[in-house]
Amino acid sequence: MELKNKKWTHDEFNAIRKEVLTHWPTGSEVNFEEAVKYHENIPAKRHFAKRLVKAKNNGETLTQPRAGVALIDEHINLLNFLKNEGEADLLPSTIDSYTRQNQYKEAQNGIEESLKAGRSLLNGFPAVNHGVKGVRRVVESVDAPLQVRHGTPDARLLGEITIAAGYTSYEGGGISYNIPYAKSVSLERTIYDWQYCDRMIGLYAEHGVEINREPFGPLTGTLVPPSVSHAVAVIEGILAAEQGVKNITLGYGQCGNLVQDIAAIKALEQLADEYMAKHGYNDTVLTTVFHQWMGGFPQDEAKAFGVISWGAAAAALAKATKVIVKTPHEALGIPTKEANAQGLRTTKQMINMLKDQSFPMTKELEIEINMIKAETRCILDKVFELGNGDYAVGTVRAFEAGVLDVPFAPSKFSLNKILPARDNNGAVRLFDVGNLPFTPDIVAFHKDKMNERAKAEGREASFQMVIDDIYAISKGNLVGRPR
Ligand SMILES: CCC[C@H]1O[C@@H](n2cnc3c(N)ncnc32)[C@H](O)[C@@H]1O
Repeated sequence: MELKNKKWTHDEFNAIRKEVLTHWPTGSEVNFEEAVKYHENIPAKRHFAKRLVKAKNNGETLTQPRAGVALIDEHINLLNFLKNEGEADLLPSTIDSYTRQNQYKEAQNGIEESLKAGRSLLNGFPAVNHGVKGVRRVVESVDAPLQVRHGTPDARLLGEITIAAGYTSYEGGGISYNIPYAKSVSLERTIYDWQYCDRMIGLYAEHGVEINREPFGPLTGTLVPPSVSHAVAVIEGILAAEQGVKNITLGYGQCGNLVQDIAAIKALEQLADEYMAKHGYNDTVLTTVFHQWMGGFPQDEAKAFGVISWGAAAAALAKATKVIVKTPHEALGIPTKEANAQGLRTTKQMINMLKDQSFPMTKELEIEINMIKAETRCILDKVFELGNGDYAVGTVRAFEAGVLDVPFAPSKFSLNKILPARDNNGAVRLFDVGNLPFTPDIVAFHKDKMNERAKAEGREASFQMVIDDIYAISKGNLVGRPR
């Protein structure tokens, strides 16, 4: 396997596809030509890419939950409940953890146990085991655009089955579904396997079927600096575009300081446009997704609604194309459909109250946008250099060198040298920049911001601040002030 950021030929792809479709018996239900025809009959209003473009043109911020249960009928009921009671604009199918680890036998057990128990004993929808026929029952019973949301390092068979079944959007990427989701799966492996997924979607595009792709923006969802997640997002966008993907949503996980979060979305849009154009991908439609707070949540449901509302407000003021919604059960586990719908309605109310307002371009906001862009450019340009002009190769070398580094990542391939912490206003800064290739003025900016907080709190900037910040929101605050 030679890793190269180069579009695969049909022969290269088909040689691997034959083997991928044998990973589970339901793979034999995939018939590409038949699937293309099936997609041609999916109406525009149930088409993810088209709905996103419409939202972007109308300046809408669409709402989307996470949701998935073991059995098909229950999953259909859940999704229709979230559409009808939750007013969700876009719907997911969150895939279960066994399927994410390609443990289809265990997923099958989970289905059988759920049937016996009369309730879902899996933490998501086991789409591979249900196969094209079973998943099509969901597609034909839910009148909304459907996206596959998961966390799968090897997502090739899952992609083949769900896209053939009529899903019109696929989340994930070779970095963003490895570093936060796996311990010892090599980046070469997952970047290569995700080139397969992107090439598959490029193949549908060649046949007139436009499937949306969404790299997973938040990464570990714990104090990830905007420039770190943006660098990964832009790289995964470029890797997808190289394989022929034409409709891409780049994502970002809320940090909590409003100016920084708005700046992050603005910077992401500008960086994505800049780098896609720079590398010749001029026919790729780009949208953004804002994830409501991905870190620890308060157990108290009223406080959880506060966190959800804050994420909704930031997404609306940032004018993100869509927002991924949390629920008041976040601190407890898989939400009930009622709790999930409440999170959606809370978010919808905030978006509706803010859609006629806009956040002014203040000096502070401008500084934040420029800082995020400067930092992200330092990282992206270093990755490109390390790869001698190849972002796939460059990414592997960048993680080895700590040029790309994701805080609190389970993967042994992330150096975990950087240390993020909040500044005195709650914006996420770097207490330790690790080996990130920042210019001296950027390093100084972060140092000054951390010292400003240290002075205000009367304590040295330290690792203790990092720990205090990790627990702050679940304890009812944003900045982890000393007790
Ligand atoms: C990045 C994913 C983490 C988030 O994904 C939510 N999540 C996971 N699985 C399900 C599910 N089956 N139904 C509703 N939400 C789900 C968690 O709560 C967490 O917020």
